[in-house]
Amino acid sequence: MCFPRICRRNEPQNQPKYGDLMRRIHVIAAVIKNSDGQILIAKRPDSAHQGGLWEFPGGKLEPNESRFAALRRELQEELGIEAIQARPLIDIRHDYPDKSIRLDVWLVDRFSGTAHGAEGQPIRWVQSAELNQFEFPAANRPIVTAAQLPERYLITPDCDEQTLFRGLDQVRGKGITLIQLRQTQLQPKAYDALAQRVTQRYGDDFKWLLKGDVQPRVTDCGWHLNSAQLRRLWQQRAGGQKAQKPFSGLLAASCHNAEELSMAIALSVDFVTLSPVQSTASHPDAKPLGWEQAEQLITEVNLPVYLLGGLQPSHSARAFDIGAQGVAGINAFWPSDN
Ligand SMILES: Nc1nc2c([nH]c(=O)n2[C@H]2C[C@H](O)[C@@H](COP(=O)(O)OP(=O)(O)OP(=O)(O)O)O2)c(=O)[nH]1
Ligand SMILES: [Mg+2]
Repeated sequence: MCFPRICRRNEPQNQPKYGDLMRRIHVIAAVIKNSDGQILIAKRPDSAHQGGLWEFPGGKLEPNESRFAALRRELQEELGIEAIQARPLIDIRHDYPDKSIRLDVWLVDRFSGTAHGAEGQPIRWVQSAELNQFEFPAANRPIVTAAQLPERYLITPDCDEQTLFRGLDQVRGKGITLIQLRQTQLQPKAYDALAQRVTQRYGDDFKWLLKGDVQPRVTDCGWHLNSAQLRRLWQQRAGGQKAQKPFSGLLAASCHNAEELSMAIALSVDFVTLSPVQSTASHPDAKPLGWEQAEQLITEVNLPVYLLGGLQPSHSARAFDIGAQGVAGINAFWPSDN
């Protein structure tokens, strides 16, 4: 049996954070993936808090119970399955009018037994893209996004088209599915033309995020804002605390500090990169955040966060332990022999 790493969040259970008046309830929930990549969802009883909505199975941590023990108990009680392998996926805080919760969500990708609604609740196995068709509690928006995003985010290096295609051919089918087309050497027109060719050539192999001052003109691509664009959109937002999301597709933003993270939240972006965690050759003058500060910043945001800057795939485990979605990088994932 494989047990997960000891996680770093040894904070006292159910301890209120941020000076909460209401006691924050620590809930462990599971995004369970089967060997076909489907995810299990369950319907909450009508009489329960957030009743009638779909959820990721789980429940409240009991006093003196470890997070993994709580996860295993809940999955046994609610679904009759034994979790074998799990790791943290996303950890969020949400305040309902009547309840404050910490939703500590784990990805379970190995389990034994056949899941069934052991408490009489309906359950469904669905493709990750189908999750958007179900109604979840308000707290679940970033969890659904985290469940749909991979653990790696590749950013392409500046190179000619032939080198780019050769590198993409090499990473195709090897666990890379999310890519930002960076290519800082290109002017907007040439960049758009390249984006067209790249998306045509690679079809459904990759989900692309494009850069630029205006939203992507290429269908089905996401938009990745740099921090200057993030600030500009935030300044333009129409009054109120929460602006309308400026783009209906997958929206990401590059963040380097708490202020930029709060702008990303205000604009309802889907995920962010946080950088630089360590020193990096591509931005030699930028002061690294370090792991401790990265962890502090992640704890404050209810968003999937990719850590970026001087990292390798081998940093993934540490990234998960501090609550990150995973690792982003140019050099981390680009074939070195390309
Ligand atoms: N399990 C789970 N709970 C969620 C999700 N989203 C969300 O807002 N919640 C809220 C609803 C509840 O207020 C709380 C979880 O409580 P729960 O009712 O599952 O707790 P439990 O299994 O220990 O059940 P109980 O016997 O104490 O009623 O978290 C989710 O995706 N999964
Ligand atoms: Mg429950």
